[in-house]
Amino acid sequence: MIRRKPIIAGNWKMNNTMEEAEKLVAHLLGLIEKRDREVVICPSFVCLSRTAELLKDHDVALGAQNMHYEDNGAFTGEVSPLFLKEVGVTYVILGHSERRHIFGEKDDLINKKVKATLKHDMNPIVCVGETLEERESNVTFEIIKNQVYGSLAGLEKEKMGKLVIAYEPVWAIGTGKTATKEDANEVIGYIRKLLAEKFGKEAGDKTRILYGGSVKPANIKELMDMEEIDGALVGGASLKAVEFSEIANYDITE
Ligand SMILES: O=C[C@H](O)COP(=O)(O)O
Repeated sequence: MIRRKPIIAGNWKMNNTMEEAEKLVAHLLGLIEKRDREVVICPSFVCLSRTAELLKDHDVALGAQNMHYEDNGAFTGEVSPLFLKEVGVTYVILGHSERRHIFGEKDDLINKKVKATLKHDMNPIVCVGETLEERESNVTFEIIKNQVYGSLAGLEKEKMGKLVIAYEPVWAIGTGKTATKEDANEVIGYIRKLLAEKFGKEAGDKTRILYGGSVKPANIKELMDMEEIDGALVGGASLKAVEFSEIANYDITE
């Protein structure tokens, strides 16, 4: 079995004022125990700078929830990779289903953002996942293939080491419905196969692929015990220090 360093990432989405963020981070830092995995928190853009100060000297990485692909220019309301680098961001969530479905982001746009993230030496967390309608129509694998190949088109093999993928079935996000561990493992295994076909065996073997969708302290361990699953992208449960720390501190089965 190939061991990849697990990642537990918390996506706060559009939650937490500065004051709430400060309290949450302070509480969380006192609870995180394990050092054999990466823990990432992704606050709003507004809270990044303050969160970076609080995380200084702690083993928790800072992530952003989106990014523009240009360094600067007339892009009102957008955030440049340079701004993120400057405050210490090392992970950037891209193509989250809420960006795809609420804000209309398509794979070609996500692809530009992925390339910009890598150009600036940050780790993209590229999200893919099917809707309930797509799953029920038995087109999950086709959808995943299009999203993976579309959002990763033209990536240089040498940069694949920084890539992280998150498989998030849209129907499992914020609904309390988790994909079964077997289903999640199967789709993630399929993503690994796609990576190997396109970018070589090493990319398939080494890329960390996370599961996201109603991850909780009660289901993290069974998900992490699956061979293909390398971590979790956590939404709702990342807003509570105790819950998120219990997820981040899950026990690894040797
Ligand atoms: O980015 C996180 C995912 O959308 C999962 O959210 P959730 O844990 O609230 O289902």
